[in-house]
Amino acid sequence: MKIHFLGTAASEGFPNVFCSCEACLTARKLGGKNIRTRASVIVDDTLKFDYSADSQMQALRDGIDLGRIEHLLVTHTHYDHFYPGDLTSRIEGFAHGIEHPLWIHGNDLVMYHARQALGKFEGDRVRFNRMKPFQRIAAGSAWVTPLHADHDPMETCLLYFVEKDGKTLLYGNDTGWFPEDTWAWLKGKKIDMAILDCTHEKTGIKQKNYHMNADTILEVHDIFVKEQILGEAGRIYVTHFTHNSTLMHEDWESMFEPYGICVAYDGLTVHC
Ligand SMILES: O=c1ccn([C@@H]2O[C@H](COP(=O)(O)O)[C@@H](O)[C@H]2O)c(=O)[nH]1
Repeated sequence: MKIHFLGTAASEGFPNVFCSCEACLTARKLGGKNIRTRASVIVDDTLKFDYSADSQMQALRDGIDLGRIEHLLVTHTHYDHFYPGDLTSRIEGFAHGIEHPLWIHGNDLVMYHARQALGKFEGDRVRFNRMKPFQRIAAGSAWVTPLHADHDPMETCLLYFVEKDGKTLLYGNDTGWFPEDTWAWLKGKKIDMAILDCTHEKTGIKQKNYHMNADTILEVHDIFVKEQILGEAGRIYVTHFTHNSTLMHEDWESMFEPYGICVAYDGLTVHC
């Protein structure tokens, strides 16, 4: 699988364009990998996780044809993960040369908002599928299983386990420490690549809720290795960083390099 990171920040982006904290000032000065937009990933040019208002500029920045996306897997409806009105640009009359519908997959709240914005266009350009936790579906040549996240208690936030071309990918944000049923489901599974929520720096709390932090990541890594969920060639990529962590890209790299954990940045493409 080709994994393309479109965005790697928490909701306010990094730097936050409204903020003059030390981290935001430093990130503006350093630029490069310290400029992070809202979290999203594309797999093999055709399957995308989440769709924020940043998606358009991310596609222009990285030379991506979003018309090729066949399946959109939405984790939850927070504005930095789902902005369905922007998908109007894909509808008949707005976009030309589109030959397949975009399937929007997500929880019931995702379906509600997607249909509010795009319901009248359902058909050749857009279709909807409500995901039920732990029920696997086919998405093109991939198999996708939604898992429970621990994020917003008012919504069934989902993580996604993707099996494609003999490889497996866990898309693990937004979430804190995985809920018990997700841990139980993962037991015995093999992950080639896990993309995990590393919103916060080290705080001393390992089983952090709502969002993971650096301690949580190290704990998950430990369990993945001990339980052989992560194979020898398997890799964790951390993403979804907040400026409130105060850490720059190189700081994250120094922290995680001894564990073989990789730090994602906007525009990074890797294969698993
Ligand atoms: O009280 C606060 C204030 C700010 N945050 C920040 O929110 C984001 C994480 O949440 P998202 O799910 O990405 O919206 C992060 O940048 C925090 O620093 C907070 O969590 N609590």
